[in-house]
Amino acid sequence: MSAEIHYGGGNNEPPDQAKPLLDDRSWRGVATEDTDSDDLTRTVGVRLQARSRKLLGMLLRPHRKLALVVLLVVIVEQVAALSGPLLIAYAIDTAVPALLSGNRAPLTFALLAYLAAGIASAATRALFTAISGRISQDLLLDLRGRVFNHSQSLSLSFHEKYTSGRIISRMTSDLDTLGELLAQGVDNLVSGLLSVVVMSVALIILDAPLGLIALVAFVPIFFLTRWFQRTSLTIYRRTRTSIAALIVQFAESMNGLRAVVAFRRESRNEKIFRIENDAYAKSNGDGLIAMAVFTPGVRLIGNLSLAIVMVFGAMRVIDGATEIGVLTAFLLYLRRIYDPLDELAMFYNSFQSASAALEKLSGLLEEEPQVAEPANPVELTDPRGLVVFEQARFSYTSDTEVLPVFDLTLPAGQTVAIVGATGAGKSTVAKLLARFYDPTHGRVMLDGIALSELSTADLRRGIVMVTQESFLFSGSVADNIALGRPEATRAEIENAAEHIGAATFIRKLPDGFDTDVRKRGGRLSAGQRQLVAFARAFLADPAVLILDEATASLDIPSEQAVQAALKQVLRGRTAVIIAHRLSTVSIADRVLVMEGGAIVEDGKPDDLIAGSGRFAGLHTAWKDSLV
Ligand SMILES: Nc1ncnc2c1ncn2[C@@H]1O[C@H](COP(=O)(O)OP(=O)(O)OP(=O)(O)O)[C@@H](O)[C@H]1O
Repeated sequence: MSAEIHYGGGNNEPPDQAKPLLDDRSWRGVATEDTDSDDLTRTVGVRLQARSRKLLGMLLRPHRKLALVVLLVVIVEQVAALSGPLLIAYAIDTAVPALLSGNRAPLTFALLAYLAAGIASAATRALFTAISGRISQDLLLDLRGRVFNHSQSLSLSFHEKYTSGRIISRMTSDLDTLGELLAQGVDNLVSGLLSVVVMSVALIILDAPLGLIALVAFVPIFFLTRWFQRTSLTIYRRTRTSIAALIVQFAESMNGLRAVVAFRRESRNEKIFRIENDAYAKSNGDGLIAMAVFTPGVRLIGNLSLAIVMVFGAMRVIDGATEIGVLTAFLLYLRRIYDPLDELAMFYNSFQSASAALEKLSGLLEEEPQVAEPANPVELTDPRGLVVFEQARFSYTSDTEVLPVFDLTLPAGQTVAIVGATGAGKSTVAKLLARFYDPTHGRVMLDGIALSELSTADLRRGIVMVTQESFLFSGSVADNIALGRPEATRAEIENAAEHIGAATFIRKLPDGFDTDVRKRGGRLSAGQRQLVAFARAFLADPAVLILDEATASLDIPSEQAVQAALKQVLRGRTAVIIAHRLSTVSIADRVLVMEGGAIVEDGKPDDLIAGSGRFAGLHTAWKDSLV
């Protein structure tokens, strides 16, 4: 889905003179998300809106036919509803006088027609609600799926900056806002607009001069709407940004709850949350104030026009220019015009709010993965595990290079431990090898093929990384092991656990392999989680395994169990271990000592220990610490 949205650049409009547009990157994707609406150039504002419309159009496209049916249903409904006053005018001016002269037929016709119109109006309303509800739910379902899939496909570097809180805000609050527009707003728009148009025509037909007087009211309404449009979009953009900031703050506090409790950060978090909460409440309040001016304003203009029409209408009846039945119908219509005007105001309000949400959603969907799957991948069916870093360079941000020219060859089957001070670049090497990131220059290759040329499936089959956190997904222990190879049989899953030495503790859990890891009793210790992660990697059976060893020290029995499991999982494959514990190094064929993004020592563990280099120093210090 990643490449589905390519919004055209549309470089026709000249950029603003005051704030020149630097290039596409200055507004594309999520770049303007935190920019205050007042700081957006007009050109950028227009482009953001065009992008939102494009997304909405794309979402609506599959529902075109049903949308046409809805339109037709609404037209029938409106005609049925609006025929009421006309029939009353007919009854007063024609049918009642006819009845007085003994002819019942016109009144019977008027009554039956009124009844038929009432039934048609109710039936079409029911149809409208059902169909439009269906369209809006399908559309939201589609959009929710797109946002989820697209967010998953985006690179880690994007998520590190964007944070999960913002994605949650897009998925919940922004989608809800759009949902409100679709549920209520479209109904308000279609019926409101049609009523206003049909009634305006009816007013002109009934009495043209009076109709024109009534329609003059639309001029001030137009200006009021323009004001509301400008003000509310700015406010709603701010609302979207502040709700995202609020959710980010909330998600961060909850994710880091242990650290919050450990460091007594509650009051500081409370303060930050209060500031975000106040900002959100303020922008919501501003939105309400704008609505409080707009909606009653429209109503007031409508009421004033009704009073004026009543005066002129009465004068015309006195002059004999119009009939009392026509004036009654006229006033009935005019009174009814307020409701649709109100509806239009409501629509406009939710439209503006949803536009701001759509701007953010379309921005997220416009982001492209930086680590993308190649269009024509090179096939690698049976990887052996030869790893080569060729002149690889890498930096997370533009200012500092973490790996300045990195060359490394790991023959297939070798177990390599990388050691070095914190920040030396060990995890960065591991992440490049797992293709969490692409090097900025040079290549990282598996069996002579650059990782960027492999399909995701081949890459994940060839190289697996076990990260520090040993994350468990909700589900059973067996499900969590099966993640390594989803098509694995139950016997294979249990066999993997057996090999790793995890089966004994798993069988002791309340439901054995079927124990839910998120439920009470199924909670695993750090060491147990690591064993499950190893079983997962063993089942995946990759040619290259990367282990970012957990820094948390395990208790001695766990440590021994983990070390034994480690030996099992490493057998017969290329392995790269980011070793935080020197005890791990003993099982390696080769040790790399890193410093400042470069390898400063490279050799067999025993040779390095026997020497007088950095590793020998580290090893002596470690040995001494054990005594
Ligand atoms: N996501 C990131 N964004 C920006 N800079 C980063 C990021 N991750 C790491 N760095 C920087 O890159 C450098 C190398 O980090 P790396 O995580 O590779 O070190 P390490 O040797 O694995 O350290 P440790 O033993 O503490 O895990 C550090 O200076 C760090 O500040």
